[in-house]
Amino acid sequence: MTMPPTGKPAGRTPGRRPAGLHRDRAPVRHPSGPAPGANPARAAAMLLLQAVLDRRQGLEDALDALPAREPRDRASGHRIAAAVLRRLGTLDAILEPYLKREPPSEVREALRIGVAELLLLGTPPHAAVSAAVDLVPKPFAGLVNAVLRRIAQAGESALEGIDADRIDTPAWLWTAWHGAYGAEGARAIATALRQPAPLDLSLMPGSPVPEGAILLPNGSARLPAGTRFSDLPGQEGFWAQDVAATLPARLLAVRPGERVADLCAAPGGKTAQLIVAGAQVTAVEKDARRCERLRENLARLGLTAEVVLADAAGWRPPAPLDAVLLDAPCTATGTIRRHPDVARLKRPTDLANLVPIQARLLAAGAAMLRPGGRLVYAVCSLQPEEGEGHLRTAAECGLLPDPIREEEMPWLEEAITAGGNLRTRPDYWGEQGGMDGFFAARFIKA
Ligand SMILES: C[S@@+](CC[C@H](N)C(=O)[O-])C[C@H]1O[C@@H](n2cnc3c(N)ncnc32)[C@H](O)[C@@H]1O
Repeated sequence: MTMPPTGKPAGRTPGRRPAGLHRDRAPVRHPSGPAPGANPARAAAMLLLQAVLDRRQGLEDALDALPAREPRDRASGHRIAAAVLRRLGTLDAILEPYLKREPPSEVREALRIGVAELLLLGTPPHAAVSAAVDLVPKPFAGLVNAVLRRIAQAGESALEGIDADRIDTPAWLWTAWHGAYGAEGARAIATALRQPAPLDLSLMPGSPVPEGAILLPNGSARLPAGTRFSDLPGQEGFWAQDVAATLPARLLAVRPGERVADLCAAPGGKTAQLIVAGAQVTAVEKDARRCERLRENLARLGLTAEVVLADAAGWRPPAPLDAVLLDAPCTATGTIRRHPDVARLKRPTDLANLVPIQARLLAAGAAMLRPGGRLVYAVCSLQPEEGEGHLRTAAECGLLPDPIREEEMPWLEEAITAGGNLRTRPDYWGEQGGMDGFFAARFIKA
């Protein structure tokens, strides 16, 4: 099995291997998933981890594909898998001294789950160890039991000396963030990404703030991390949208009656904002399944837009538009708090493949505008190639910069760059629970 990158070099030097805990023998044949009779939540966590790390499937897709089980077990399995993905480097560094050879996938995942439960999730040691043992086939039960008991004995001291910022961040992202945000910035981002994200809601006009939520300066309602959208009553009154994700549509400042295209629109958070602001919106989305979700979301909120299933790079409106919002497909590295699988799945080749797609979409967006029309380009990425890197492309498409002014967002001045673009980071508003990393730039068509 190929292990995902752990960022080992800058982490802790592996300690001495404790005697007697490994067996130097070839792995036996065994079933590849959780053992029959395993605890259903832990079994779900293992299946999710195998889907992401072995088959490179997205965590949300893997969750959709899980065999039927109680919603509580699914949620708990998701929470455990997300914790493992967030702290994969740390968990592997703790396990490394105990493993002489690479164990089979399900044993590796059972060990990771066990250590996460012991050291990160506060599960009582006895329950964490026995649940992990139950996940593996009999021949591996002794190994898992012995390793986890040792780690349980060490307790939190097992985490000492581990540079979690570094070791839980894939090496290519660490290097890129150092280059873009400096050593301190890269560390602040990595620290913020280890925290699960709160649930932010954008409210329909006149809708009450849901119980237990705090109101953020931009008007979003924030509920604590771990809150499930599906559990909330009154869903016709709000939609889930990170506070940073609300900013690009806000920057477009559409006026009632303006004709606006929302390119790359599903699941529709920004479409909803534009409609609520009074624009006549055409939402363009190329994925049929996501397009359906967008329609469902708008219907739930009682909002209307023209929804077009098309590749936005080729689609053109019947007449030039007043404004375009382009929320381009990207590596999504700004959303790792919410989607910890992104850190394990995305690679530099994805970045290289996405940059030309973003440039094509930007040129298409520019071509849709009337002279004097506005365009906001946005990505939920922390990689400068996907953000600042496109300013030149924009100029080549006849788009003039329309710098963002601090008074437009006096409550988030730190996110407005010297050049008048928006750059949010997961460590901003850290004390209130942070935000996704976004880049946005605003232009006027010449
Ligand atoms: C970052 S998400 C958009 C989020 C959305 N704007 C919102 O606020 O809810 C990117 C979306 O772009 C869609 N997409 C990617 N390439 C596209 C293209 N060439 N044309 C249209 N949609 C595209 C993807 O299917 C995905 O739904």
